[in-house]
Amino acid sequence: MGSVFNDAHHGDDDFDEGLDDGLDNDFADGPDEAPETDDPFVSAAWRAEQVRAMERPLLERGVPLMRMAATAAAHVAQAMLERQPDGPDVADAHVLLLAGAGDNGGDGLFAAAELADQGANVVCAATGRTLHAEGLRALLDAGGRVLALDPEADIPGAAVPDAQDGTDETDGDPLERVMDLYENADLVIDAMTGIGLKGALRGIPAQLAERIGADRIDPRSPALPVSEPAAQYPMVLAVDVPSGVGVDDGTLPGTYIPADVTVSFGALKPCALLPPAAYACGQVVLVDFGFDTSRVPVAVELVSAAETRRHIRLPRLADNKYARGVVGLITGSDAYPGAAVLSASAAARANAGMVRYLGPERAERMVLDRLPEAVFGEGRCQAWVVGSGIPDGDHADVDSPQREAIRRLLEPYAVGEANWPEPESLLNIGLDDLPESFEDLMAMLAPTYEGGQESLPPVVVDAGALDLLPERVPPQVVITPHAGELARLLRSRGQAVDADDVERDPLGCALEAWRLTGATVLLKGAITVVVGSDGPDKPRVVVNGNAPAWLSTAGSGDVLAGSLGALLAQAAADEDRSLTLKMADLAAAGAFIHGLAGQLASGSGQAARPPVVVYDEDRDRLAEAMAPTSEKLRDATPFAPIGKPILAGDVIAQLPNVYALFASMNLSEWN
Ligand SMILES: NC(=O)C1=CN([C@@H]2O[C@H](COP(=O)(O)OP(=O)(O)OC[C@H]3O[C@@H](n4cnc5c(N)ncnc54)[C@H](O)[C@@H]3O)[C@@H](O)[C@H]2O)[C@@H](O)CC1
Ligand SMILES: Nc1ncnc2c1ncn2[C@@H]1O[C@H](COP(=O)(O)OP(=O)(O)O)[C@@H](O)[C@H]1O
Ligand SMILES: [K+]
Repeated sequence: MGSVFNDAHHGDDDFDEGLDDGLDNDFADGPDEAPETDDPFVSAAWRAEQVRAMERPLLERGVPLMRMAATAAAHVAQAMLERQPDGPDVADAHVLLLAGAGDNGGDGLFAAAELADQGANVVCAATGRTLHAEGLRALLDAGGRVLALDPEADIPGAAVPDAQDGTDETDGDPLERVMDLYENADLVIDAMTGIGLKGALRGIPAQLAERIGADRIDPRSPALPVSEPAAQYPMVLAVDVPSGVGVDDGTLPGTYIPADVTVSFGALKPCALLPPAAYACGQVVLVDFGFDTSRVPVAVELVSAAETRRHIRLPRLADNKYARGVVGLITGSDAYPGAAVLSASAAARANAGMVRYLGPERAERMVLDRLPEAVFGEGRCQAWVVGSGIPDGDHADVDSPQREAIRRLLEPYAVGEANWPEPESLLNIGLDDLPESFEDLMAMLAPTYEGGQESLPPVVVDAGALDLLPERVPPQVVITPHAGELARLLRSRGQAVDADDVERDPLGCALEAWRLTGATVLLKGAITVVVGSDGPDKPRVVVNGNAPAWLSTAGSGDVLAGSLGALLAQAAADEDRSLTLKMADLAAAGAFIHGLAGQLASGSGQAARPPVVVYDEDRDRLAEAMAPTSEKLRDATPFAPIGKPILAGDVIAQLPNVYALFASMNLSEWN
């Protein structure tokens, strides 16, 4: 099975095959119609305290979770060694275990004991004053050695740094000894801290992470598909979570050890899905303990193919172009007319019935040249896209008619403001040099507003329109900032944040923007974070991670805005559906479609959050599931696994293929 995108659902084989077909541009044969499981297990994450609550009933029933976790970790370690073309057999492998005093260390000790039982040379560096007693005994019995790093440690059977008994491990500075072991190891098992981490790493774990972690991070290294054989030893296997990452919020509060593979127990934690911590997790292998997740609200969700498909509207027998959804765009400007072409073309190719464009004459002409189907006149729109390619208030000399039109368009969305405009007032924009099309715009807005605020169509507020957002808006307003734009928006609401702060804590900042504005927030990045409303004062957090790094190219954001507008128009075209509580999922589905188009365009198997692998007790199946992307895609595309550079227009060209893939899946389920 070769998945080219981040569909995390196990049991989606048919769909994956459909996508492989997509790389060959062969949509002739739809996949077999098999019922699709829509199991949230691999696409949902729960916070540490929620995981503990789900573990409790199993532990009370005496289920040996730690032993199950350790066996899984040992199997994953073996698979990592085996996939190295010239790697050592387990029996010849040098394994360095970094073990903390908690149960995370316990998992690591039992796992390392299983490897030592098979002959591996295992040294455990104990970072705390104690070790899990039974785990320690198991490792010592299996022939592993233990080096205590803390001078105050009380660990029976361990070499202690100040003992001066002449054993190799105790000569010199213990941290240097660990670094020597590190440099000669084939595999490091990081079991210093798991879900019990409090704040940033301190003490010996912090020092170790600083030495080892710093050595392993190179932001200049290319974005490769997952699990290609490691260029250099040692590989790192993180137990449950990489030590040092913010388990619940996805931040990197201090030093940490990035992993090649993270073996995660029972359920994903938010750090596996949220940037920037998710980048430190590498390939994630999830071990199913059979938790009852049904009564525990999901903290963070990864948008899936199955979820995205739910928001797509297939043409119906009695459709006309209006019924399929009309997208209105106020995008592009004299300064950036190309953004008009990109956003309008993306909307037109993403399953909308029609596109209405409003902008300066030059941009209008360019849109018409490239998109003769676009219309410029009066009429109703089921969704709007505003701001892409329009200079913001700091960069526009005078408020342009376009900005004025956007301001007027957004005015009725202002929550709790007394100045709910009379429809007629919308017609009086008060600018002498207003192009004809803007008068048309005002005329076409008027009928939309008759049903009150709830009936307002969804609107994507992008780029230069972000500073025109009313103070508070309803959830059908989606804002699509990148980190710099979100920082600016938050600053305008009195928060002292810059772009770096947003990149350090994307979830926290997106939540703050959601709280302050009420808008559905889509924060763009390699992993895109969406926060929307899940009921009064209740956020819903959904992320997308299928985008290949090739997608960061000029105009890519304009394509996202346009195609998201088309998705919203499709959803809004079904008038019986209220979109308020669906906006986070819709926005994330828009990001998924954009990312998948980027994958098809670039032919890349790389993704910011690669698919989660479900642990399989069967060793062969586990090895197959963990196999390098290049192997999985070998026959799918000549470009795999890395892909090729793309332009925004290439992404647009793939949007119809993305829709074709969704449309061809499990046809019986469309009824
Ligand atoms: N509870 C369970 O039933 C299961 C737990 N499992 C494992 O147990 C782990 C949780 O175990 P624990 O609750 O013992 O917690 P951890 O082992 O994750 O963390 C506690 C240890 O980390 C140290 N620590 C905490 N904050 C630190 C900081 N800021 N700087 C340096 N050291 C710090 C503590 O001193 C302690 O030694 C999970 O992540 C998982 O690996 C698994 O065995 C599966 C079953
Ligand atoms: N490293 C990356 N990997 C994958 N996708 C990315 C990466 N960086 C940015 N993106 C995506 O590319 C798009 C860039 O949008 P934006 O910043 O608005 O660019 P532009 O203004 O040039 O259109 C967003 O959809 C974002 O999620
Ligand atoms: K760990």
